[in-house]
Amino acid sequence: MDPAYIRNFSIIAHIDHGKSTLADRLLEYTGALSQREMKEQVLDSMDLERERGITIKAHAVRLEYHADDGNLYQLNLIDTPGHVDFTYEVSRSLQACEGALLVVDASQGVEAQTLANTYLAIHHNLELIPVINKIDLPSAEPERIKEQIENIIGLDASEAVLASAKSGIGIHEICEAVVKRVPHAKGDPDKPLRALIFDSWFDPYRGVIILTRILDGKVRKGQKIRLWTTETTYEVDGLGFQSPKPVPCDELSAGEVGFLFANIKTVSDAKIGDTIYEAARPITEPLPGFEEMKPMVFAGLYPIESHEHGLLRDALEKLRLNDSAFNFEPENSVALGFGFRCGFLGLLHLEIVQERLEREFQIDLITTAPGVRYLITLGNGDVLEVDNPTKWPNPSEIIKIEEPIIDATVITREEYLGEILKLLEEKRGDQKKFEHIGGGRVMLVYEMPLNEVVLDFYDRLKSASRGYASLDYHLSGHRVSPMVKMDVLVAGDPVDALSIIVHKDFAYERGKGLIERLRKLIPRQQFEVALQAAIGAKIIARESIAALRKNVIAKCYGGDISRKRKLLEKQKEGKRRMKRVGRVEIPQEAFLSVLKVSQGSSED
Ligand SMILES: Nc1nc2c(ncn2[C@@H]2O[C@H](COP(=O)(O)OP(=O)(O)OP(=O)(O)O)[C@@H](O)[C@H]2O)c(=O)[nH]1
Repeated sequence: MDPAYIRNFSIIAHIDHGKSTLADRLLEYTGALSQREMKEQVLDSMDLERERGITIKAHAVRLEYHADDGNLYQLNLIDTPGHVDFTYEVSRSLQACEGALLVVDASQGVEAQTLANTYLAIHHNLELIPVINKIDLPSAEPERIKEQIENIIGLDASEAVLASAKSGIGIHEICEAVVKRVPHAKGDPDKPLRALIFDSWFDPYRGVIILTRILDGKVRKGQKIRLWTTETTYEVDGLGFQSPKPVPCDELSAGEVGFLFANIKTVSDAKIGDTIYEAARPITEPLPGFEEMKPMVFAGLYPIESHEHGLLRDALEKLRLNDSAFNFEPENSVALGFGFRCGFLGLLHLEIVQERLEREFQIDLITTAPGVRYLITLGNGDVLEVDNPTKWPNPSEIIKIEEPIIDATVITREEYLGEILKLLEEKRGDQKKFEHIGGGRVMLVYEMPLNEVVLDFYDRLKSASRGYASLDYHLSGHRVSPMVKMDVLVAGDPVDALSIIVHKDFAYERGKGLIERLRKLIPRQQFEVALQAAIGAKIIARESIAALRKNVIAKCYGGDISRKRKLLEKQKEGKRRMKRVGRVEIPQEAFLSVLKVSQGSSED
C-alpha cells in the first residue's frame, strides 16, 4: 500500500487505564472483529496475561479504516507490554510507530508508568494524541486531567479526545485523530530492504515468528534475508499480518507492519531491535537503538524433589526458546542440591517464569531470594560480575564493590508522603526531585540501589500508600557501596541458599529481622535448633527454636485410626513443601523470607 495511507501507532497507558479495552473497541469499530468474537480481550493472548490483567507480549494488528475524507487507511495498532520490566521491548515497539495514543484514566490521572512511556515516545519523536478515558465514570474529571497532562508532560491537551472505551464514546474521534494527526509512514519500497524486529516468539510448527516494521524496501516469500547482529541468512518461508487472526500475504513493503517466519530455531537468533536486510542487497548501517536484553535480577530455582532436576532443565530450555531475556545456568547448593541460577529482567518476569514452571510443567520449586549483579574489583586488578552470594569473593581480596543504581519515579497523594519518604530513606534513596503536580499529588524522583527494589520495596510502597502510589524505574548506573555477605546458620550449619548481600550499615537490622522470621517459619524439631546470622566469623543475630515435646502420633495414642491417618497425611502434605537441610526440615517460605526482613514487615 502507498505509505501515505498507512498509520502506525501504539497505545501508551498506565496499567488499568484501559489500553486493552480501547484496543478491542478499535478492532470492533473498524470491523476487524465481530461483537461475538469480542467476548474476550484478544490482544492479551497468554492465559497468564489475562489472569494477571497485564500485557506481556507486544502484538501488531492491522485495521482497515474508511475515514471521513473518503479514503481507506491501513492502521497498524502496535500493542506494547505494560510493565517496567519490559521497557526495552516497549521502546522497540514505539520505534515501529509514528504516533501514539496517550490514554489517561479520567479519574486517576497521570501515573508513573504513563510518564515513563510518554518520555520514551517523545524520545522516538512520536506524535502523541491524549485520550482521556473512562469519562463515563461519575468520578471523571476530564478538565483537571487535561491540566495535568499540560503541566506534567508539557503536551497540548486542548484537543484531547474524551472517550469511554467501555461504552464506546469517542472511538470515531480517535480513529479520525490517528488519520489526521499521526504522520504517515515514510520509506521507499524500491530501496534495499531495512526492517526492524520489534517482537518475536517461538511457534512449534513454524519456528520463530518475527513481528517487523518495514522501513525501506520489500520482503517476499522465498527471499534470502540476513540479520545484522547474528550475521545469519535465512529464506523467508511465509509472511502476513494479524487482523487480528493471522492473514498470509505475498509481500510486506515500506511502511507496513507484519510477521514473517524463516525457519529460525530460537528467539535469541532473532533479537528484538535487530535489523533485517536482503542478503543480495546489503546495507551499510543497521537501525539505531539495538541492545542485548540483559537480566538485572537473579535467583536460584531448585526442584523440591531432587529427581525432578532433569524435568526442570527441559522446562527451562523450553521457556528460553521463547524468551531471549531469560537465561539460566546449572548451580549447585549444599543446602538445596542441584538447581539453576536464573537471570530475569525484573521481579515480575521472575514471577511469570516461576508460575509457568509450576503451572505448565507441574514442577514444585524453591526459589531463593532474588538479588542483583555486583561489580567487584579485586586486589589483583580483576573485575568480577557476581550475582550469586555463594560466589562472593573473600572480603580480604576485595578492593571495591559497585552496585546497580536506578532512578525511581513515584507518584502519590500528599497524605501518604510522610510514610513514603520514610520508606525511600530506609531504602537508601537520594532525592533528586520533589514536585507538586496538582490535585493533591506529588511526583518524587529518587536515585536508589536496585537491590533495595528487589527486596520488598514494591509491596511496602503499596501498603504505605494504601495502593495510591505508582512506581517506575530505570537503571542509571553503578555506585560504590560497602556491601557484605550475610550467612545464615541453621543448627550450626551454614545454609548457602539463605545467604544474602546487604549494605554494611543495615546488616545488623536485616540479620535480626531475618532470624526472627525464620524462627516463626521453621517448625519445631525433635531437638533445639539454633538460628544465627553471621558476617564472616562474626555472629550478628541469634535465636533458637525450642525442641518438640511430643510427636504427633503419640498425641492420638488410643484414638481412632482415621484421625491418626489424617494427621500423617497432613504431615506428608507439609513435607512436600519442605527441604531437609542437614538435620533440619526447612519450609519453602523460609527461602523467600529473606525478602521481607526490613523494618515494619517483620511483624506478621
Ligand atoms: N468505566 C470504565 N471502565 C473502563 C473503561 N475502559 C476500561 N475500563 C475498565 O478498566 C479496567 C482496566 O482496563 P484494561 O483495558 O484491562 O486496562 P489496561 O490498561 O489494558 O491494563 P493492562 O493490560 O494491565 O495494561 C477494566 O476493568 C476495564 O473494564 C471505560 O471507558 N470506562
